[in-house]
Amino acid sequence: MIQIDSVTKRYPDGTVAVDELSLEIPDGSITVLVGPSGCGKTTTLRMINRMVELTGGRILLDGADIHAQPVNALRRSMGYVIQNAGLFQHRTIVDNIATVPRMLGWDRDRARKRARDLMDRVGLDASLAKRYPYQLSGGQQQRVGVARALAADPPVLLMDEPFSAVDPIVRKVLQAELLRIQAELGKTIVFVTHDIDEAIKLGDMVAVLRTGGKLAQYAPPDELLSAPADAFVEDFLGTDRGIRRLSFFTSAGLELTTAPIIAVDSSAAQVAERTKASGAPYLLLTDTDGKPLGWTGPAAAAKGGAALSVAELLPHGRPFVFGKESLRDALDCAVLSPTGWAVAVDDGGRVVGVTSQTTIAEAIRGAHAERGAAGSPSASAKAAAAEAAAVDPAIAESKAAESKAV
Ligand SMILES: Nc1ncnc2c1ncn2[C@@H]1O[C@H](COP(=O)(O)OP(=O)(O)OP(=O)(O)O)[C@@H](O)[C@H]1O
Repeated sequence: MIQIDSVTKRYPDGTVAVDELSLEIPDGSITVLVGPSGCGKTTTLRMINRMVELTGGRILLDGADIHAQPVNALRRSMGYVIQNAGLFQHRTIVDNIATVPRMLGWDRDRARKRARDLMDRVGLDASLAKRYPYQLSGGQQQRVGVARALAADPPVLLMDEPFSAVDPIVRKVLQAELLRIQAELGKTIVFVTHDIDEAIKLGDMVAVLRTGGKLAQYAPPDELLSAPADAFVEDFLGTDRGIRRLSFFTSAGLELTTAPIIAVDSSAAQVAERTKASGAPYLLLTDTDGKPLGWTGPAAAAKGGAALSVAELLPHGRPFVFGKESLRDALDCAVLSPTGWAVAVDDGGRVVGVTSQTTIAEAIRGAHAERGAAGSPSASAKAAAAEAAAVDPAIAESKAAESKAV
């Protein structure tokens, strides 16, 4: 556990970047520091690995003051990932990742093998190993940054806006990858972002800071959305708070019906019988494998449902994976469906049932009640070099070589 205990940072010019901040960062989870620009997120993160020295309070790592060990040893126990990855431009990808193991005295082959294993783990194709950073996309470079930070298997990972410089689609992919890697590795991750959606998606715990480096709220995302501590947090969370909170409610308990579902090879009699028995406005047609094709729509309904024409089907929209995706996903599917009904599928994409907006609304009410009511619970090149240098002597060396080359 990392304990931040009444920590203050007053810079020499008098700026109080962090003011009496106390946080307990649990092991094996992702804690996100979020807040408006200048609220002290980066300063807080850098005080943990002593790139910035605190001026008041103390930080404990597993009960011991971070000043109790040499700063280099402390930093080796903490991977550090920054925006734009901060890679060594003159080193290949595999050697970028192998940097820290090499510094720890591993021989080249072992360090490179570790680097290649990590490339696989962060989703980088082995064919990229011999390339240089400039030959990679921004998203790939960020993956290298994560792999490099993981190379010496540190228990702690500090991540400062690691995905801010990539486009929204790549960013989503990288977020999902981080969650996947974290599920495998269980690191203690402290993640800085100014994006509240990213905080809610990634954080097991979220610390919202306000300008002046004061803690506004520290809570799991679900609680943050359901019970913001004050108007500042509420405002920072933005609109759609209620809808966004539904992401934390599973669809597993949602009532489904199979009555309106019919396979494409059904007889006219079966279709007529289903049309009568079903509570839905139309029938959902599936292929012979049980995958959705579309809703029969008004034309078929007018003919008593006896005519099944695939060409006339209404789109079924995006189905949701029953029990895996949330009530928010289910509601989204229903709202986007031309029939107002959402289609639930299993992992293989086969239909397991359909459900109406009304049923989803009932499930939402039930979920709220269960939880105790609805209301409860770029920096310049110089600065980048200085930052990199502070992390690790190898980075200092590489950056110095680069500036000479320039
Ligand atoms: N070396 C420094 N000297 C003086 N003031 C500083 C220094 N570094 C940061 N600050 C100030 O400390 C405050 C907090 O800065 P910090 O970079 O920690 O904020 P942040 O929340 O990470 O911001 P952003 O989201 O914009 O990166 C700001 O007012 C900033 O101007």
